[in-house]
Amino acid sequence: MRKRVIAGNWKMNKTLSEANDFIEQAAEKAPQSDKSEAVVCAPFPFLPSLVEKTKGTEIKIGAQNMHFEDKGAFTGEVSPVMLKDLGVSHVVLGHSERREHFGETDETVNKKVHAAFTHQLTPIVCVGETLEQREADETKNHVEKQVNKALEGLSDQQVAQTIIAYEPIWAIGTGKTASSEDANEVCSHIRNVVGNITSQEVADQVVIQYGGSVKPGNIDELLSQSDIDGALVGGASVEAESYLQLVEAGTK
Ligand SMILES: O=C(CO)COP(=O)(O)O
Repeated sequence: MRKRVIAGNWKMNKTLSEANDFIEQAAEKAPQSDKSEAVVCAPFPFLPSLVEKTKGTEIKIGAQNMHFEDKGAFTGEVSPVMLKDLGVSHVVLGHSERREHFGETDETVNKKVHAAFTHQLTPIVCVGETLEQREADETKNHVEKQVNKALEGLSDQQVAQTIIAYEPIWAIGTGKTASSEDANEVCSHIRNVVGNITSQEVADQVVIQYGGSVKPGNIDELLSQSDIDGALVGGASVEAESYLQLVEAGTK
């Protein structure tokens, strides 16, 4: 039985005091569950405080990116060693916004996934198609290529521990959600792709999230699908009340 993972991605939002207020509320109220895990992926400056405030609670803290090298002359970058040392558990890799605005490629995503495992961080690898690709019926091919490249060279055990987030780019921040059936069809394809590079047993263990305009009003429907094991949520994860509703949905 796969555990669900409900992860908030705050993107570039909040001040430190807002982040602290959120986490105090969320950590106090987050339900204990064997079925689901709750993660908050926050901007780098907030991570030490958020990790400290969530110790012994149900919430885990993730970063939104990292470099693949341990250290060195990479001005402005943050390494996996630094994240691990802070007590961060998850890291979002290859988000479409990083691919679009910051030159992230399938190759750098693959290097970062390897680096995450070297430092015992759980990668949340984002894949997804543009509207043009969807309209040209290229969704499955595109996502398949992204998944194959991201997972290249990993052991079966590492693949089994990777979280894959299917985020159609046209559904991010637009209020347009993929229908739960369409989202499930792609998530199921991703599971088959993982099965082809590893085994059915490994594919059955991989957590596959959907992301793109997920809200308290549509998460139940999405989670009811066979191959959707959680959500990666932007806008609706920024306020504690809404985030807690999403986390609660994961436990049902
Ligand atoms: O990009 C996303 C999460 O990583 C999705 O963002 P929204 O939930 O705001 O559409």
